[in-house]
Amino acid sequence: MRHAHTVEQVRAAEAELAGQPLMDRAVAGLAATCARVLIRRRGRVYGSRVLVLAGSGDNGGDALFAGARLARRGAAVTAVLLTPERAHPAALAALRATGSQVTSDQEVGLADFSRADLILDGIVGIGGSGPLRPAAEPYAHQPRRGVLVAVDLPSGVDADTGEVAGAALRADLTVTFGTHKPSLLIDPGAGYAGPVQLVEIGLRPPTAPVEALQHDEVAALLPRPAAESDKYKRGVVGLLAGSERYPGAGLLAVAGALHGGAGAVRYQGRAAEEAVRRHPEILLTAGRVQSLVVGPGSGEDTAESLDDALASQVPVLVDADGLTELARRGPRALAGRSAPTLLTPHAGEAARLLGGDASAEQVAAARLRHARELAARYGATVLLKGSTTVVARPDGTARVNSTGTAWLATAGSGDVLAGLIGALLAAGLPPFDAAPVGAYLHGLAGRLAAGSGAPITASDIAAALPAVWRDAAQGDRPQEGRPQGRRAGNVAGLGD
Ligand SMILES: NC(=O)C1=CN([C@@H]2O[C@H](COP(=O)(O)OP(=O)(O)OC[C@H]3O[C@@H](n4cnc5c(N)ncnc54)[C@H](O)[C@@H]3O)[C@@H](O)[C@H]2O)[C@@H](O)CC1
Ligand SMILES: [K+]
Repeated sequence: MRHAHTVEQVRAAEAELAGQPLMDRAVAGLAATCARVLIRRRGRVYGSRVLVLAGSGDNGGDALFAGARLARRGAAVTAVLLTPERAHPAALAALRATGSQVTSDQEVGLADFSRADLILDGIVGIGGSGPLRPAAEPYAHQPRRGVLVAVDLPSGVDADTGEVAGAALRADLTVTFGTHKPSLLIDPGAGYAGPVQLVEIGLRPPTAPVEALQHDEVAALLPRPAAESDKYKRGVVGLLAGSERYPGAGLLAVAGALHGGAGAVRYQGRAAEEAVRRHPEILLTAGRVQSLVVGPGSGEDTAESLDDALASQVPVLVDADGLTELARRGPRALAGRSAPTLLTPHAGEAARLLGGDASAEQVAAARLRHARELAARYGATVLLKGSTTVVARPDGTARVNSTGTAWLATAGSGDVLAGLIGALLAAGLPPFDAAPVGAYLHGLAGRLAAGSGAPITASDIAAALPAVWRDAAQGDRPQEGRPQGRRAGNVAGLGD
């Protein structure tokens, strides 16, 4: 599990360890990583050109101290001070003691930015607020050929949310201290971080408000049939999906559910004839179900299907047309539910559910905030789809998934996901497990289907599910180059 803590939690955990050399530990890890990067790229640290961008706080201090360590190994280090009168005094003295160049001339800094082998972004860390200050902003747009290592997090990214208010520095690698920050796991911020390396400094933060399941946790959660299993023990999922206008959505939801480990799929949409022709194993009769999926391609049947689903005593997943209808009815429509409800909107549907309080673009730019807001308003678990999938509970706890690939953005992809998660719900997983496990498998299936990069169809995603399920069920740690998260292996050799 990757745990991500808020700035407030990090500060409190740091306060508990007052007097311990936290900064030394952070700097040692940071400098060791930078040295490894230089050795990989240039064969040695000695003679490498290193640029330190140092802001006014401890983040700048970390970068300056790390620069001093690299200078002592023979690197040619230049430090550019963004706020010269407030640079970390001890760290600046340590760097000066190595004879390294220190300047506050941003023209020099920008020129060095383009030339350096390695750049340390120590402009601002967890003490940041708002967009980058004017002195720092040009670095976000400056071309470079070297590796940019973000210290703790990329400057310009909001630590707690991953929101990017203006420009931000795009890192090849982030070295973060003590714990992950939510912004390192959630886009758009995560997209600026590159692979993330965690340096342990002894912090003991409380329960994480944001976490990301990894291979082992997914393996532990995957339902497995036992010797005495029958279809009801494994779980029967009911699909209220597919209409005369949109029969394909129903078929894709069936495909997702069948590959999601359901004991049986009970199909109750208008594409029954075609569905049973393609998937002879499905049931068309009415009968007992342990979860319901309502909405994919429901078309003209949506209102009635949603009524039926919400009146049931089983977990219900509402997707697509079901969400549009739910947005029309508002949160009160879920008030009488005794069993869990899971909503799976994309940004546009989320905007609709929020009743016009945010646009789709605003939802996508502030994914965690809006997923939490929706979960709280509707009293339901919410899976917000997109470049990072965020699953939020009404109490604000969240799980994020980044196994996905942009190739997943294809028609019908969400229908497969709905069926898949519906099957996991039928197997008895609570929504807060079923949703991230489904997103994890779906993302990996998209990657597997796309291979080294090719357009895929939703049917390809469904077809790839058994292979990724097999792989995930083994629960081994992903090898280097195998996707554990979208970020892993982005830059060859930088992620370890
Ligand atoms: N809290 C901890 O447990 C530890 C923190 N460490 C380091 O300390 C950092 C936090 O240090 P600080 O609290 O001094 O805060 P920062 O160094 O993150 O930033 C504070 C300064 O940045 C400026 N600033 C704020 N927003 C800005 C923006 N948008 N653009 C440009 N400048 C901006 C402010 O003037 C402020 O003085 C961490 O990110 C980490 O690098 C580590 O040394 C290890 C331990
Ligand atoms: K930084």
